Amino acid sequence: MSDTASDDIRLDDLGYEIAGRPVLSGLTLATSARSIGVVGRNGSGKSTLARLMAGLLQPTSGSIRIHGHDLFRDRRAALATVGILFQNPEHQIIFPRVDEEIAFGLRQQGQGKTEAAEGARAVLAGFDKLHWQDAPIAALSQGQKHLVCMMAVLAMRPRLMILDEPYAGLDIPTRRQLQRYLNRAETRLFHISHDPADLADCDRVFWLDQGRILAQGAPGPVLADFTTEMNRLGELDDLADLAG
Ligand SMILES: Nc1ncnc2c1ncn2[C@@H]1O[C@H](COP(=O)(O)OP(=O)(O)OP(=O)(O)O)[C@@H](O)[C@H]1O
Repeated sequence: MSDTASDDIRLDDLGYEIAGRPVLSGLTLATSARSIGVVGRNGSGKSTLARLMAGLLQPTSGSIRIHGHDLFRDRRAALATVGILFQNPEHQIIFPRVDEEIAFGLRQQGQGKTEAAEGARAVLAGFDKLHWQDAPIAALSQGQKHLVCMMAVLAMRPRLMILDEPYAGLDIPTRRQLQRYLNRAETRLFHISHDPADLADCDRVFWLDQGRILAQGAPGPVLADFTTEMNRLGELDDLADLAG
């Protein structure tokens, strides 16, 4: 499918304030890249941006259009357009059993009980995990819980998958397996991380710093500059200051 204006992710002078304090300011970008990375240090506004992109927060200024939709105002379009994976699967999982968790999103999209149950089984089979269907989620490892969340989101066939540091705390083989599953999925990726290694394969990378885009471009040069700057900051003591 060729890119058109409605395929884009468009942020136009996006701003977000909490209690009068700007968390994101003047973010403008338009891209049709398949995999987009956002790198930034702790507190730079990455998770806030992820929630705005998913339509979970309303911008306090400017606008966001994902595939032509304002997802905060149009929740139906949001359910059809974006999925989000959080750092902690416990914040995402609602049901005790794997198949119930995966079927839930399909029910949200309007599918009947039987159809959603069949959809959940199809996704599990596609991941070669049909034997997980009755498994209690509490008995799964952290990496396995991440995979349940990923399957639940991919079952809904989102056009854009937002990844908010989903690999933090996972070992290298688990990260690589999850990454492989995602690369296989037919969905655009918007991957947020403080770790440049997670974003090296992205088509385009944005560096977020104190709520603003500091640099953007191909991952090689942007991530190299980011790493140099993070190492320089590591030599200083900027943890000493308290905000406010
Ligand atoms: N609910 C809130 N109330 C007050 N301040 C908040 C709230 N949510 C976020 N912030 C502030 O907004 C800024 C950006 O936070 P955000 O979580 O988006 O950053 P981040 O880049 O995802 O950080 P991290 O990498 O540490 O998760 C931080 O200074 C944070 O303290």
